[in-house]
Formats: sequence, C-alpha cells, structure tokens
Amino acid sequence: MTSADTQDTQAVTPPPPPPAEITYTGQYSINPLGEVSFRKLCGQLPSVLRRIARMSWDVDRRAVLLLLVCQLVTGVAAAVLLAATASAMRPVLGGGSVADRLHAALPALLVVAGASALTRGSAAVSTYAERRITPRLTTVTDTALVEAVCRVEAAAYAVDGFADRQEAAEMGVIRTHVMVSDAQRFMSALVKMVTASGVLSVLNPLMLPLLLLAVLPAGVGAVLSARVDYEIHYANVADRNVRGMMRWWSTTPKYADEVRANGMTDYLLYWYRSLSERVDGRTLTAAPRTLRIALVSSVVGGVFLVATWAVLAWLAVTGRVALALAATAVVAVQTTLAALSQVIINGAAVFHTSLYLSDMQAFLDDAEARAPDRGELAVSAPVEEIRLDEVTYQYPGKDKPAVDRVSLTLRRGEILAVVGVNGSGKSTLTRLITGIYLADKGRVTWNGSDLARIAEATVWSRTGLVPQIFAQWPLRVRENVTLGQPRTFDDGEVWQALDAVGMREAVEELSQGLDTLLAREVFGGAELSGGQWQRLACSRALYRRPSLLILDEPTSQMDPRGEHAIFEEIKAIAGDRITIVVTHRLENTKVADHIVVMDQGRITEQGGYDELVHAGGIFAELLALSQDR
Ligand SMILES: Nc1ncnc2c1ncn2[C@@H]1O[C@H](COP(=O)(O)OP(=O)(O)OP(=O)(O)O)[C@@H](O)[C@H]1O
Repeated sequence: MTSADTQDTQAVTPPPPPPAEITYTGQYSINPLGEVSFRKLCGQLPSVLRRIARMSWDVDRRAVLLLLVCQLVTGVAAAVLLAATASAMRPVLGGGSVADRLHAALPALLVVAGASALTRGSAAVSTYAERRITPRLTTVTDTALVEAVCRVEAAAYAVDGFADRQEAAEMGVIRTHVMVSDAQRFMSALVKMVTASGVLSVLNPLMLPLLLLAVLPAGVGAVLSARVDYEIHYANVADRNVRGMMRWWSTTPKYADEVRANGMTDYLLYWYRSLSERVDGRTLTAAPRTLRIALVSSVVGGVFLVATWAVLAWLAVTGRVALALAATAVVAVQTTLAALSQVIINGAAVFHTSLYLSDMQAFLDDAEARAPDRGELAVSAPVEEIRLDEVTYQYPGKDKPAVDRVSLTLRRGEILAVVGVNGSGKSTLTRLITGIYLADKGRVTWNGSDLARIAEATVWSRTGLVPQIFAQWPLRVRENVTLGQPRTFDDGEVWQALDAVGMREAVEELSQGLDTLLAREVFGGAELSGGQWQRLACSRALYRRPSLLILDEPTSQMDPRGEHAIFEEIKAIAGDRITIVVTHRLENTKVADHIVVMDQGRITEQGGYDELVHAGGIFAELLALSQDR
C-alpha cells in the first residue's frame, strides 16, 4: 500500500464516535437539591447529626460516650480558659513592677495553662474515639450496601437507573470515612463557640452580633459551594458509572486478547479520555460559580470583621470598657472567630455528607423494598412436578413480553430440551422456572405451591444452574466446585463432581490441586482454558445434586469429549431430578424426553426429537441449517 493509499483510507475513515451521552428521564432526572432553600438545608443539620450519632452508636457505644465526654470537657475548658485569661489580664495590665504583676497573675496563668492542656488532651482522646468508630462504620455501611444489592429481586437490575443510584450510594459509603470526624469537629467547635461567645456577650453585648455577622457570610458561602459541588456530582453520576465499568472492561486480563488483537486499545483510551473530559468539563463549570460565592462571602465577611475590631477599639479608647476587659475581649473574639469558622467549615462538610448519605439511604430503602417478599412456604422434597400455567414476563422498558403465555409441565425423571432462535425467550423461561424472576401473569408451581408464595431460599437450595454466561470465580478450585457450601468434610464428592466433567487430570496438574487459586491476576494464582472453566461450572451444578438441574448452553466451549461426558452424566443422574437443557446444538436434544421450541416468547412446537425432525417447523429448519456446510 502506498502512502497515498494510506492517506486515502484515512481520509474516508469516519472518526470514532464519542461515548454515548446518557440523559435521565422520569423521576431520576430531578436533582433532589434543585428546589431546596438555604434555610431548609441548614435545618437538616440536627437530623443529620442525629443520624451520624445513631449509626456510630450502633457500631461502638463506648467510643460515642467518650466523644460526648470530650465535647463536655472542651466546653468547660474553653469557658475556664477565657475566665482565667480575664482575671490574669487585670494584674498584668494594672500598676506595679513587672515581677509583681506577673506574680499576681500567676495563679490565673496556671489555670490558663491547665485549661489549654485539657483542651489538647480532650482533642487527642476525641481523635482516638473517632478512629475507633470510623473504620467499623465504613465496613458496616459498605457491607450493608453490598448485601442490599445481592439480596434484591434479580428483576431490579433491569430497572432503569438502578445501577446509577447504586453508584450514587457508593459515594455515601466513601463519605463515611470523614463523616464522624467532621461531625465531631463540628460539635466541639460549636461547644467552643457557644462558651466563648457567652463570655464575649458578658464582656459587651454589642460584640456578639457583629461577630456573627462577620462569619455568617462565610457560612452561607460554604453551604452554597457544597450545593454546587453536589449538583455537579449529580450530573456526573451516570458518566462515572459507565466510566467505572469501562475501566474494568478495558483493563481486565480476561479481555486482554480481544482488546489487543482487534486493535481496540487506542479507541478505548480515546473513549476513556473523552468521558473523563466530559466529567471534568461539568466540574469546571462549577469553578467560576464557587469563586463568585467565595469572593462575595469573603468581602461581606471582611467588612463586618473590620467593623467588629473598630467597635472594640472604640469601646477601649472611649473608656466604655476597661483595658483588661478589652484585652480579654480580643482573645474571646479570636477564639469565637476560630470556633465559628470551624463550625461553618465542618457544618458545611456535614451538610455535604448528608446529601450523599441521603442518596445512600434512599438506595438502601429502595433495595429493601425490592428484596423478595414471597411468603413462608417451603418446597417439599422430592420435587415431583413443576408446572407453568399461562406464564408471561416482560422486562421493564420492553414493549413486548420475553415469555408469553407459556404452559408446561415438568416431572421428576424427565429431561426437557428448550430450543429456539436467539432472543426467543429460552433463558428468560429458565429464570421463571427457578423463580429468579416471578411471572407478571400466570403462575409457576413447584409440587403445587406457587413460587410467588414460597421462600426463595428453599427453592434455590434445590436448584443447580449452569447459566449461559457463567462466573469464573477468583476462588480456589474447591470453592469453585462447592461454591462455599461443602456437603462433606472430605473432598470425595468434589472429586466425584470433577470426574463427572472429566476435570480430574487438569486439576491434579495444578500446582496446589484443589487448593489452587483460580485467579491469574493474584500471585500464585492459575488460569484455566475456556472449556475447562465451563466444565468446572457444570461440576458445581452437579455437586449440588439438585432437584432441578438447568443447563443453559452447557457445552458451547467444550471439546467433543467433554460434551459427551456431560451428556452421559446428565442421562445417568436424570432419574432423580427434573433436568432442563437449553441448547442450539440440536443433536444434543436427542437426550431429551421432550423438546419445546420457542419463538418470540411462545412455545410454537413441542414433542420428541424424531417427531420434530419431520414436523416441517422451526426445529426442522434449524436442524437442516446446522447440517448445511
Ligand atoms: N436482563 C434483561 N433486560 C431486558 N431485556 C432482556 C434481558 N434479558 C433478556 N432480555 C430480552 O428478552 C428477550 C428474550 O431474551 P432471552 O435471553 O430469554 O433469549 P434466549 O432465547 O435465551 O436468547 P439466546 O439464544 O440468544 O440466548 C430478548 O428480546 C432480550 O433482548
């Protein structure tokens, strides 16, 4: 190819498409902060603090009590400090020699030193107590989030915005790292501020309102900035969610071959960069807004602060306040000012946290509402019959059902094969039979009991499923077979399950046999081939000895030996259970007692293999196509 050819090719090649822009619709397009007033936001602080206290209380009561004692000590020490400063100032600024004046002030100065030491000591103990609470609080919230997601009805995953709200809730977990220390700093600054301002108003009632005016603009500014930050965060949630997923897909060794051999690296990096720039772009739009807020609040606050100092100077110069009191007032103003700033900074941080906590709580509540609530019935063993009566299921957002008025009876000892073109509803049907999804209309019964009324755990303890896309668990071989639910104390049954899929030799060759960690990314971990992973997925379904065994394309990656072994095993153990095989390899349906053919969610043909081969329907057509090479 000449360079001209290359240029030609480049000239006609379209540029890569940028990442899709995701826009929310419906209830999730509304920023919960959009309509909230500043006063209402400040009014939320007490309830947020109560919530943080409650969460901390559940984690470590003694540490919370310790924190409370420290707040009390901080308050008392601040009051003592100021009172002692005032009584030290009188002799220091009075008459006599320096030595005499210092001598007279010594007792008060010792109290000042003691109160300062107490303040420092209580700050150190507060930090200790906070560090006892925070890690456990983070673990508890993080685990609660993971558990909530694991426990929802699987159908929730298909609900629009579910994953994005989960992403938003993750931010709540991240904020738990700083939540207690922010709240603790806020409380201790508040206590200091109240005591110092109390002392100040005793010295001169005019000082306090002026001081408040000096700091209030900074408070308003901090809360408004937090609000802008959240607005940006809210606008970026969907993009950050997609970027997080894409990051994993681009960097996981699982897809490294596909990415490299198809020359996708540049595109993926371009994509990742574009999305990051879009997120940054939104974040940058906040910068001028927060700058304006900071400038205005600083200017207004500064003017009031100058006025405060001017009033103090005027009071001292005109003799309205004694010099010693004026000097104490300087210390009190400084203390109050520092405490007020801390109250505002940490108050804004607590408020900021509250936004993410609300997202987290809303998600946890939503997830709880989406957890199965099916009743207390248990499935009786053995499972003799599973029946589907006019079962219909439609995914959220889809305009037609994936499974449409399907009726079917499955009996113990039978093997059912389900075939049909892509998207005809086969996998959805298996989800309905196992109760992973509940039917929108019609009903699925196990031994006569409606799945909608049976406790799901009792159903799933009798189920073994090899899904089309199965997990390659980064666990040891043994756990990959038992899934952490060993049946016996020895490995006999594990080996039996591995033998059934012809995996004994491959496992024995691994450096640590059943103890080998199947995660190449981890030091000492091993990797299996695609077909070996699929054999392992089959072995774990067999290990469970389920009443209902479902194999969805179980041999798609296997060599003929593996495939033969699996189908021999299926036939051998079929007598004790109901077996369902979903497959596109129509030859494999010969093992089945009954075959159903699905098309657009409906069963369009059914019968035995020989019957369907000659029926002139979809089955015969698909079989003919599979043999036409
Ligand atoms: N999680 C989901 N959310 C929304 N729609 C889904 C979901 N899973 C499947 N569908 C839709 O439901 C229909 C049936 O899908 P299903 O996976 O049951 O088909 P299938 O017969 O198993 O297909 P295949 O042979 O390709 O595995 C399809 O239109 C598909 O797009």
